[in-house]
Formats: sequence, C-alpha cells, structure tokens
Amino acid sequence: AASPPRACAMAAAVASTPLLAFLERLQEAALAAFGPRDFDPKLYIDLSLRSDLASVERAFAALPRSPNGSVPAGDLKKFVAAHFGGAGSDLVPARPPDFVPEPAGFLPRVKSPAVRAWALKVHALWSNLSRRVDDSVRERPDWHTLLPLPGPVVIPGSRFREVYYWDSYWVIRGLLASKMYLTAKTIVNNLIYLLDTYGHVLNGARAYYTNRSQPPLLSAMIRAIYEKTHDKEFVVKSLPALLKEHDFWTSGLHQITVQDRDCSHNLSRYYAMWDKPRPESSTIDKKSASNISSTSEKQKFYREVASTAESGWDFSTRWMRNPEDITTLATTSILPVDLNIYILRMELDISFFGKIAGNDNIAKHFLEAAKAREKAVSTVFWNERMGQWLDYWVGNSSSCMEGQHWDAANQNKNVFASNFLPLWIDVFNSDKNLVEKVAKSLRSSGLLRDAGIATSLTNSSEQWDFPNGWAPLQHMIAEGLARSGSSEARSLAEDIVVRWIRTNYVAYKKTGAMHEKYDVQKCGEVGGGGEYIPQTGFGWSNGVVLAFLDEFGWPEDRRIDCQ
Ligand SMILES: OC[C@H]1O[C@H](O[C@H]2O[C@H](CO)[C@@H](O)[C@H](O)[C@H]2O)[C@H](O)[C@@H](O)[C@@H]1O
Repeated sequence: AASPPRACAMAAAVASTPLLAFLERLQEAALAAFGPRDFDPKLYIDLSLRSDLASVERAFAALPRSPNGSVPAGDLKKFVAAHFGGAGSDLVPARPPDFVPEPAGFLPRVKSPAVRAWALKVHALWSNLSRRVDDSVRERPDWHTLLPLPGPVVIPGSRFREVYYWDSYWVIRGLLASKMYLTAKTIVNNLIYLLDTYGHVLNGARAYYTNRSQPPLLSAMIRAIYEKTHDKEFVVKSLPALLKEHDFWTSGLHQITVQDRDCSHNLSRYYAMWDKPRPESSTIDKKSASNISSTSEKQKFYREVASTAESGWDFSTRWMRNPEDITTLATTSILPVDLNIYILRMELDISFFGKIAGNDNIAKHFLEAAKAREKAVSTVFWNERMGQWLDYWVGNSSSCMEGQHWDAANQNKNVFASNFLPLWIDVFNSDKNLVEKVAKSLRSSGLLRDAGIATSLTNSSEQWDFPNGWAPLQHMIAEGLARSGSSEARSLAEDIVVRWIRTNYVAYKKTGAMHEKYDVQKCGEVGGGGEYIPQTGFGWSNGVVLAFLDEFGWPEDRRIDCQ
C-alpha cells in the first residue's frame, strides 16, 4: 500500500516541557487561591525559574493547603516571589539602534500639525516596545518559557511580552515608515531563526507556542523591506527559509485537495500539532471543555482551540458550527480564504525572489504554484452572487489529503472581513471590474461602520467578531483597494483610512494609549470581548497608523476629531 504523506505520518502533537507542565499546575493553584477576578493565566506561564525545577517543585509540595486542597493566597504570593522572576523580566528594554526622535523624511504627506505631532508620539512607541532577550535565557533555557531569539525584538505590548508572528508584519510596515530598516531586518532574522530551529515560524517566541504557527506573512515582510531598501543580499539569504515555510504550509495535515469536475485544487488549512489545553490559557480551556465527557472528544476540541489560535483569529464565530457554543469550534474543517491568500502571496514573493537570486527554476516553479492557487481560490472560494470570496467547509477533519468534491453549499455564506482579503494581492486587485464588484459588495455588506471595518456581523462577545475592528484587516483591505486602477475603489480605501486614523487618534487622546483593537461602531471607542482584558501598546495598531499616514498622508485642512 502507498505510504501516507510525510507529515501525516508524523505525530501530530509536539511534546510539552517539564517547566511548562509545572507552570500549568501553578496557574491552577493561582486561580484557586486568588479567584477568577482579573485573573490572567498567561501571567503564570511567563514566569522564569530562579533555581532548578526539582527544588521549586519540592517547595511547592511543602506549601500549606486549605481543606479544599488550595494553597492560601498569602502563601502562594510569597512562594511565587521567592522562586520566580516576574513575567517579562527576562526580556529587557533595549533602545533600537536606528531610532531617532524625528527621522529625516518622516511622513512627508502629513501636513496637519496635530496629526504630525501625534504620529511622532506613535513613532516614539517603538522605543517603549523594544526589548532584547536577557543573557540568563541563553545560559539556562530550561528555566524560561521565553525563547532565546538572537536579535532585539519589538513586542505588541502589555500581556503580549514576546514576539508574535503575524503582528510582526504590521510592526515592520510601521518601522519602514519610521525609517528603521535595521530593526525591521532584525525582526525577520529572528523569525527565520525560529523557522530554522522548529521547522515553522512559531505563533510567538515562547516554549508554549512551538505547537503551531500563525498567518504566514514572512515573505510579505521580506518583500516590504526589499521595496524600501533594495537589499538583494538580504532577500537571497532569506530564500531557503521561505522554501521551508512553503513546505510546512502546503504538505501533510495543512493541505487538502478539493476536486472540481476533472480538476484537483490544493488548498491549505490551519492545523495545530496539539491536542491539550493551551498552556497559556489552560484554566480557560479546561473550563470550556468541562462538559465534554469523552477523552477523545476533549482532545479534538483542544486541537480546534489551538488551530484557531494558529489562525490569528482567536476566537470568532467564523470557526464555530454553532455561534453560541465554543465547543463547536471546527477550524480544521475549514479552508480559509485569508490563509490561502497569504500562501498565494508567499508563492508570488518566492518567485520574485528567485528571479533576484538568479534562480530561474525557483522563479518558474513558484509562479506555476501561484497560478494553480489563484485558480483554486477563484474556483473554491469565489461567490459571484455575493461578490466575495467565502471560506469553504470540508468534511472529516482528522484524515489527511482526502479528495473533497466541491459543492457550492459548502461555502460559508456569513460575512467576515476575511471575505475581502484577496483584494490585498495584485493578482486580484489588478482586475478593475472585479475590484469594483467587490468594493460595491463591501459597501453594502454591513461591515463598514463609522470607525472602520467590522470583523464580522455577529456580536458574539468573542474578540474576532462584531463590533471589533482590527488594524491588520483595515490595512490589507484598504491597501488592496488603493492599489487597484479604480478611482471608486481608491476613494473607498481613503474613506476606510480616514475613519481608522480618526478613531485611533481620538482614542489615544482620551486614554493616552494605542489599543490592540477598536469598536468600529463609534469613533474613539476601544474594542473588547474575548478571554483577556483589552490590551494597549500596541505593535500592529501603531504600525498601521504609520503605514497609512505614510501612504495616504493627512491634509492640513482635514479634521482629525470625530465629527
Ligand atoms: O493568549 C491568548 C491568545 O493570545 C494571542 O492571540 C491574540 O494576540 C496576538 C498578539 O497580538 C495576535 O497575534 C492574535 O491574533 C490575537 O488573537 C496568541 O496569538 C494566541 O495564540 C493565544 O492563544
């Protein structure tokens, strides 16, 4: 019999580490001791040891216990203070070498003094968000969940005190507007280090993120840097890593074939190598799974949770069979539009980089791969009546590479911002008629609100749903519309940009901070929902504001307040 495809034969779960297992127990003890109010499970999994694990485990076992088995709050507090370095203490502040308070040629199209002054404050946040891994992590990696990245990093902010994969794309776009090319390249080199070490770019630079990736935007980062610097050597050096990443996303459990008449289309899905609670949210996942009785059903659920985290959209009704029930998450049964657009973009970028490297085979092979994926996207996802590209439901998620027969009924007809993401790449935004049809569909979709594009139309209290708007989604859609040759689409792009910049500005004036997400119903409101309290900082929001202002500018006579 034919042997199964390579990655399907591999164990579909990576091993945990002794430190992670212990910190999960500590997380549970902390929840029992301190109660659920303001409890963030991630705080405990980000602690670092001060001495070897065995002695800390002994001290933990010797702690007094209440009759219900929990450790009294005061004792646990003292135990944590005595044996651990605080969360984030192993990633130390580091001023980026190429940061200057006002770079030469900064945002030439911004003419309004108020907007310029604010943009300089946003630019200054790069200094606040820059860190380097403390030497102690390299000396004793087994005492830390933080991974020893070689170069300085830019973090999203607040509870996200490590590098994130897809966030880095918008951080880089902002850094390029800030003329911080060296910092941008260092971020890419860190991600390549993760790819070389683990075989994929991790969700984030922590030991508990090794079981999954995140939306693959490495090639887009390299391309953005190349467009500003024309550094060929940087591109050529990155090429082997991109080939490895392409293989990760287009083989084994990530890939599914859809059959349409006599044509086979290869498309990709999110699929995490994990079937346990996410360590950083273990108490939450266990609670969500508490009504699932069978072990194998629980494992299935945990895999869906981790795979949803791989999508970057954690969590959203987009991935649920029943929008009211998180246990119906079915991310591995969905071929997502956005993921396949990122991979198509990767194929086009690799082909372009192959040309730069003088490697015609690579250039040709990846151009053909891109053409095949473009056809697959148009066949499987495009819905002519709606004028949108729709996610596609596949059958049984547990087996690999099975042939699915295309059926229009399997397209998810719900409206999500991701239905418009193909606009981001030239293959689609260069078709003027198509863009105008999709722009019209976006205008009437219900997603476009006073303060930007909503993530979905369902108010579920999950963070990747209505009424939240996220910087990356505004950016990809507006950039795609603006690149098209259509003046109608360009004016819709500007409309989105103005709404988004205003809401970021007004919220900043109100709160003194940039936010992870915004409520698009009303200008100046910040987002909410999800499993953690709203975060500030914030890497990708800063990046998108700077990238938008760089490209679209802000005239002197345009108001910046909510009108
Ligand atoms: O701890 C919960 C989840 O947190 C992350 O997800 C969210 O924040 C990330 C950083 O800004 C962002 O990349 C992601 O899109 C957000 O949903 C983390 O990535 C998840 O894996 C984690 O479970």
